[in-house]
Amino acid sequence: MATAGDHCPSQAKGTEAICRLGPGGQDLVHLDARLGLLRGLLLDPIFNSQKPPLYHPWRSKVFVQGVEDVQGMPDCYLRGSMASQAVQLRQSSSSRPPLPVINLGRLSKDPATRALVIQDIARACREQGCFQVVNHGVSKSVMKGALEAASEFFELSPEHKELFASTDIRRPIRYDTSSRDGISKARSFLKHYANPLEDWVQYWPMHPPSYRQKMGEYAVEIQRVSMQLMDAILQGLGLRPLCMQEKLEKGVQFLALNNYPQLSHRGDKIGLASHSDYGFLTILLQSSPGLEVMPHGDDAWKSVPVIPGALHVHIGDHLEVLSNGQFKSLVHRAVLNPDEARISIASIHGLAKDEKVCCADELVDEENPEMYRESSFQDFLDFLPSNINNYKRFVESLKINRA
Ligand SMILES: O=C(O)CCC(=O)C(=O)O
Ligand SMILES: [Fe+2]
Repeated sequence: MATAGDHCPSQAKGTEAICRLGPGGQDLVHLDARLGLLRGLLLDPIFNSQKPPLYHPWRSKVFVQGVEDVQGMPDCYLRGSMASQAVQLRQSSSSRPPLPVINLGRLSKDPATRALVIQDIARACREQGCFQVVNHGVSKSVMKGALEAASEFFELSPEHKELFASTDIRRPIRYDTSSRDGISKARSFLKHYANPLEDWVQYWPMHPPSYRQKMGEYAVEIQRVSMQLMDAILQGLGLRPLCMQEKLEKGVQFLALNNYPQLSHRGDKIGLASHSDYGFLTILLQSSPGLEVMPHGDDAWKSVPVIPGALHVHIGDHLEVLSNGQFKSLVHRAVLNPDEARISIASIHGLAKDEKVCCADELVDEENPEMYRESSFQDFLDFLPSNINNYKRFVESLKINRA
């Protein structure tokens, strides 16, 4: 709805745009600067684009003063380049906010900035169960290398891939094409451990020849990001910083490389059905759109956009347990892309195999009794066979029934 000015942005889907003058006659643009909103704002009015709004980070930057990275700003004031008007974008009451994008580089700034980022992460975890991170320090070439290595592996002849074929979930590396897990509909996958790299890399494919190097670089970088995120998340929960650092350093990193065919006219659109992941966190890289999430309190699937250079992060079952239900694990799925075959790399992070995860003592009291039984990754592996004909989320099996 326009209240002032005559160059209001066309409305991004599900958002309401309000134009008004900034204080003191200054042209201010107040943005609830989440990505979806930037799309609607920065291109249409400024570039007078006739095309549907697209996201161009470099273009956004041109019009933002004093803001290094627009994507990561949860809420900011920007100087507008449009004459005598300012724009405020607000969510319409009918739609949920877009998925948050967090600038992780700001974690290593001054303590006040760090505290704000921790707050943003905690809010994203509590309200949506997921967010994307930018400025995380993993280079685009490392991310591209990992996707290439995965894609070259899946392009190998069946003999090469079948060297790793197994239905035994205890194997350190496993390739499979058909659904035995209750959720795979149309995917082939390669799954293997990655942390510490020196223990696991010997099991990884020798073909393509660059696989170990490219995937190894990616895995190490993602493990580093997971440590940073867990540190922030634990602080966001009010737990002692670094309280689990050693356990997390020795923790499981499980890489799932997923390969989905292009959506065909006759086929089903689901590649991987609705589920949640077992660990604390999943960090996911996708070659093209296809990941869909069901943010908390929502009953509709939301597509996770591919933002160049960003990584998607979501909460797993064991973080729901650790937080005693303050952060809920995210239900998600993968749909087939109508334009191309798709690759995703999910890196799942948790504690070592036999290490038990329970509700943090600090988060349990009379008003908030313990809601989950303790369990380990090993317990999750033991639980999996029961899923073959009837998928059930691990976290559901851990809930303490107080009725
Ligand atoms: O392919 C995707 O985007 C989702 C993959 C996933 O959820 C998983 O591997 O657990
Ligand atoms: Fe998943």
